[in-house]
Amino acid sequence: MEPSRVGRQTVDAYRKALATAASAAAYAVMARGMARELLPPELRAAARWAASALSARLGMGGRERRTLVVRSQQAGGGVGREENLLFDAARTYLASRLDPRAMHRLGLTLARARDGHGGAGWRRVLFLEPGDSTVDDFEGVRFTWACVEAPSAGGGKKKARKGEPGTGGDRDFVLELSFDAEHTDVAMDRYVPFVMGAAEEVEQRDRELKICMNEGRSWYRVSHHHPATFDTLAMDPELKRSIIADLDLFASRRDHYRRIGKAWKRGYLLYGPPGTGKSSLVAAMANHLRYDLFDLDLAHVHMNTSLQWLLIGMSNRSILVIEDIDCCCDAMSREDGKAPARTGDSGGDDEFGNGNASDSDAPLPPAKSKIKPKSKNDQVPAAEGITLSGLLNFIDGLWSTSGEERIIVFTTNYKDRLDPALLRPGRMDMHVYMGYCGWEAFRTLARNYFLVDDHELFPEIQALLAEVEVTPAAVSEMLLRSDDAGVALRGLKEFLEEKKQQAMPEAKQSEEEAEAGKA
Ligand SMILES: Nc1ncnc2c1ncn2[C@@H]1O[C@H](COP(=O)(O)OP(=O)(O)OP(=O)(O)O)[C@@H](O)[C@H]1O
Repeated sequence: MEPSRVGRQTVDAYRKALATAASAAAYAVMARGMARELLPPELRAAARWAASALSARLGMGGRERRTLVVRSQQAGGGVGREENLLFDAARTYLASRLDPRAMHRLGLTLARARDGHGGAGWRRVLFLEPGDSTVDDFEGVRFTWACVEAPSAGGGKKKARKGEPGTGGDRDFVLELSFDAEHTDVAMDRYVPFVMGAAEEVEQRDRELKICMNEGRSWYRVSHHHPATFDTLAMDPELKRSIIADLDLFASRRDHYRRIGKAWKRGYLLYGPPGTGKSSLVAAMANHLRYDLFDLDLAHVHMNTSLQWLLIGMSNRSILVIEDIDCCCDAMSREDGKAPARTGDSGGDDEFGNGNASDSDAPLPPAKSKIKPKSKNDQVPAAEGITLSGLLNFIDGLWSTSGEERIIVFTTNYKDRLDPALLRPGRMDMHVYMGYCGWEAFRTLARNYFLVDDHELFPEIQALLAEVEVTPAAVSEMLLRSDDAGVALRGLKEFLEEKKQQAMPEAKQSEEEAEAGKA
C-alpha cells in the first residue's frame, strides 16, 4: 500500500476515534494504541504531538506539562559539538528498566559478551523504539520517557550503539522526558542526576574487568576473568562477611570521604602462608566491586618518577595490589639495623625522615635511611630508596586530590617481617589473616567442587582438619583429582592422615603404633 493512502486511512481512523471517544482519557488511550498499530514510524511522532496538544486543550488533568528534549549531541552547529552524556545515560538507564512483560512493543538486540567467568555469552539490550514511551516513578513523581524521531541537530553522525536504532543522514532519535511542570525542580535537581548515577552503576556492572601490569611507566592491560568470588572463597564465614560489609560501606561513602577531607581510599593487608587464598581474595574483591586490578611489581620500578607516572595512570574504581611486600621492600634491612621506634600520626616526617608527602605535587621523597630492596629471589632491584611508609604517604597525597575511589592491597606471607610503620593504625585499614583450611572453609570447597553439603567421610575429615595444618590450595588440589565425591574425599582423608603422621614427633608415633598393634 502506498504511503499517502496509508496516511489518509490512518488519519481517518484517528478522526473517527476522536469523534466517538466518550472522554479525554479514553481518547488518549485509544490514540496511543492506534498510533502504535496503524501509523508508519514517520507519522507516529506527529500523531504523538497532536495527541498531546489535544489532550492539553481538552484540559486532561488540568496540569501543565514540561518536556525536556534529550538529543544525542548538543544542539547547534559548528565543529566540536559534544556528545550529550545524558542521552547515553538515559538509554543505558532505560535499557536496565524496560520490562518486556509490561510493554506492547520494545526494541531488542543481543550483543556478544563475556560472562563473569570469561566464557562467551550474550548480552540482552532493550530499547525504546521511535514512537514508543514508558513511565518511571521517582520520589512519587511520574516521569514519561518517549523516543521520537526528529530532524538531525546537525549532520546526524552519532553512531548507533550495538543493535540500537542509529542515526544517519538527516534523521535523529531524540528522547523526551516529560512530567508535570510543578515537578521541574525534582526533575532537574534529583531525577536527572539519579539517572546519570544509575547508568554509571549499570555500566560499571556490565563492563569487562581488566588486570593491568606495569611495564616501564605505563600499564599493560589484559582482560580479567579470574573466577574467584566470595562464594567460591574458602574462609571463615564471619571474616568473609565482615570483608564484604567493609567493601560495600567503602564503595557507598563518596560524600563521607569528601566531608572529612580524606582520600577516598581503603587499604587491606592480607597475610598468611602461601596457598591460603590471598590472591584469590584480591580477585574476589575486584569481581565483587567490579574494579580493575593494577598489579604493581615494584621489582620493575626503577625510578621514583616511574612510580609517579604509574600511579597517575591508574583509573578510577581500581585496586592497586602489591604482592609479597616483605620481599620487595624489606624495611628491617635499614642501614642502622634498628626497627623504627616512633608511632603516632601519619603526618609530618615519618619514621625514616621521609618528610610529609601529602602534598600531591611533591615527588616521592627519598628515604634517608637506605632500605635494601629485595626480591623474592633476592636479586631483582626495586625503586631506589622506596620505603613502604614513603610509598603510602606518596599514594595518600596523590590520591587525596583525585577524589576517586581506590583500594590498595598488600599481601605478604610474613607479617612479622613488615615495617611496623605499615602496621600502625590508619595505614592499612583492615588486616586479614588467611589461614589454614578449617572446617567451614573445607565445607565451602566441598560445596563448590561436588555440590555436597554432607557426606559420611565429613566427620573424619573434620577431626583431621582440626589437627593438621593444610592450605586450602592443597585441599583444592586433592578434591580436583576425581569427579566422584567419594573417591576425592577418601583421597583427601588419606592425605590428611599422612600429614598428621608426618607432623607427629617420633616418640608419639611409635606410641600410637604400639597402641594400634595391641588393639
Ligand atoms: N581460601 C581459598 N578458597 C578457595 N580456593 C583457594 C583458597 N586458597 C587457595 N585456593 C586455591 O589455591 C590456588 C592458589 O591460591 P592463591 O594463589 O590464592 O594463594 P595465595 O595465598 O595468594 O598464595 P601465595 O602467597 O603463594 O601467593 C587458588 O587458585 C585456588 O584454586
